[in-house]
Amino acid sequence: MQQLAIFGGTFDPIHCGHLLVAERALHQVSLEKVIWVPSLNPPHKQAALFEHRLGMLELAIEDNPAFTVSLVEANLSGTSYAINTLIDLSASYPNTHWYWIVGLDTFQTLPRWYRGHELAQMCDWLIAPRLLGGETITQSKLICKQVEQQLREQLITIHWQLLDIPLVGVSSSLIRKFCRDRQSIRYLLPESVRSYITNNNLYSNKSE
Ligand SMILES: Nc1ncnc2c1ncn2[C@@H]1O[C@H](COP(=O)(O)OP(=O)(O)OP(=O)(O)O)[C@@H](O)[C@H]1O
Ligand SMILES: O=C(O)c1ccc[n+]([C@@H]2O[C@H](COP(=O)([O-])O)[C@@H](O)[C@H]2O)c1
Repeated sequence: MQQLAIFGGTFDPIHCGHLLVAERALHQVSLEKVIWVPSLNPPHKQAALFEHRLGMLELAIEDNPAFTVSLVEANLSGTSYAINTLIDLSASYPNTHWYWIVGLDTFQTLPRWYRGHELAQMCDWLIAPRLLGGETITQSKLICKQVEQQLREQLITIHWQLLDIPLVGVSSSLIRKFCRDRQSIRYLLPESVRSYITNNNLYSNKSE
């Protein structure tokens, strides 16, 4: 049975934090592939045009043969719910053990996702610790255990592991802010993505 991971996100824009997380996941659990799934209509965010987010994602991963992009959420109408994504991808990739890659901040919200209790048991969770509120790795583990316990109280058992990565404080919102403030975003994301942002004049509008 092959092992695949889904990495869903808004990717507005993709940055080095995302790439590092996916690369570590690939090696930590011997995945055949990481399937990047850009959300068309994220349930909880406003985002730049899908075509731009997709264009940047494709540029960022083009040199890694183990990374691929799926347009599954672009082909589903309405809000992009993770459970529909997994069901759809399972039909295209039978005989697969599924993992879902997620940052700690997003994982904390899993019990409230649409049909989250069902989804929680349909795949294993690879959680990227994330420097948001100054968490250490030990605190990240505790937060994951709290989510696990919350679900267990509703008779849901989940399988998860923390990804062994250095904490990276880069976020898409930080990059958008730097663009608005006309600050350099070099080294926060691949150079090809930086050029794409400049050439398409993305994120520079103060009202964005
Ligand atoms: N630096 C990071 N370290 C660990 N996980 C991350 C990091 N950046 C993003 N993620 C995770 O990647 C997934 C997709 O993230 P997303 O595309 O929303 O980027 P973001 O940087 O969180 O965006 P924004 O700042 O706009 O909220 C989420 O599960 C998020 O938690
Ligand atoms: O399905 C849901 O209800 C749901 C709610 C919040 C987040 N998600 C998923 O979490 C992933 C990261 O989302 P985001 O918007 O933080 O980039 C992405 O794949 C979303 O589909 C999914």
